[in-house]
Amino acid sequence: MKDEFSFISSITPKQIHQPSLNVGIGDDAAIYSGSTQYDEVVCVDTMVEGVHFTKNTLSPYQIGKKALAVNLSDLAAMGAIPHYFLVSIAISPQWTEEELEAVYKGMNDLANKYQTDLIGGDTVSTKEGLVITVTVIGRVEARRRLLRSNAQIGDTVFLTGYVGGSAAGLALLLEYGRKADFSKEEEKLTLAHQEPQPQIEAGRILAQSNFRLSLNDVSDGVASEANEIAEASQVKLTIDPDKLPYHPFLNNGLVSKKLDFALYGGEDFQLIGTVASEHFEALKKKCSESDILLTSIGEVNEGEGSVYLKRADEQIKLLKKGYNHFSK
Ligand SMILES: Nc1ncnc2c1ncn2[C@@H]1O[C@H](COP(=O)(O)OP(=O)(O)OP(=O)(O)O)[C@@H](O)[C@H]1O
Ligand SMILES: Cc1ncc(C[n+]2csc(CCOP(=O)(O)O)c2C)c(N)n1
Ligand SMILES: [Mg+2]
Ligand SMILES: [Mg+2]
Ligand SMILES: [Mg+2]
Repeated sequence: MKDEFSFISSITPKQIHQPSLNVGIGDDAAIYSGSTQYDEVVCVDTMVEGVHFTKNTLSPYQIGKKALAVNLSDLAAMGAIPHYFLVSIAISPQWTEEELEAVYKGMNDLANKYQTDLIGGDTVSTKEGLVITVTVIGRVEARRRLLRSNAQIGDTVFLTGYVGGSAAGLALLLEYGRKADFSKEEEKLTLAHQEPQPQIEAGRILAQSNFRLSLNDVSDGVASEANEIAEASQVKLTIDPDKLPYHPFLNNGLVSKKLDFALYGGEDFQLIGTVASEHFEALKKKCSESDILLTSIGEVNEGEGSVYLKRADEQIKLLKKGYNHFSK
């Protein structure tokens, strides 16, 4: 890295998508205009080398793409439309300018897909590793909130897309490395881990449905995210393991682990939520019109913030045990 200022000018976008932006990169802070018809939505997530990725699990391009994707996923879980993002990056000497260019290319490709503009950030040095923190800003129709605390007794619990693929892909990447000669099926799993698709479109369909919905994105695993909804809503969620939409390529040696991958693996970045049972089919139909799979995986019952897995003759309490940074 030559110097911080030429780095900043090299990553400054040449084109801006959002007309509400008044001041982008180049001053002390960015300025954009809000709107009275919308609520502003903002969140931040960090990815750390050695914790969220290694040079062996993600390419530089995928690191950038995923750092933005995981944040867009949180906006999706609020039903929001993304508009802007800011990037704080701590760079160590092990990272070349070429690799950092690829990191920003990954972010930009995803940002362009959603017409989302890079409007600021920070660049610092660190002794070891790469740390990327992305802040995203979006908006959702005023008072249209898809909160974790919105679940009610009688609701159906649902998931978008497939789960378990990312954890299976990570297991393959940790064992063989990203340059290994994977089969086509294994590649689908490694890609589920490396390039998760934020469910922005699904979030928008849910937000525009006008149904009362609770919603959360699957970063730490279905068990953990279901527990967050149960706790926030003070209800009991019962999940049927036979209904979980497993990633279609969880075959062969991975079959025995698929429940563990789905419940505790995390990083699928699908949406888990609840809606009144009588509205589930309408919601599923709306999603399928946009090729989005919505699967009923359980129900909401009376209880105090817990999740149970339904077995033939018993119910097993599902602990909030997905990925946890401070307990191994
Ligand atoms: N260090 C912190 N300071 C202030 N608020 C925080 C901090 N860490 C998390 N939060 C807040 O706690 C809540 C839960 O954060 P959390 O990071 O668990 O959610 P998430 O982004 O959906 O999950 P994940 O980080 O696994 O993707 C959010 O409102 C978040 O803004
Ligand atoms: C090299 C490597 N080892 C382990 C993992 C697994 N992992 C790390 S963070 C996380 C949960 C989401 O993080 P957060 O809660 O910070 O959003 C998971 C499942 C990985 N991705 N890469
Ligand atoms: Mg977070
Ligand atoms: Mg989240
Ligand atoms: Mg998150």
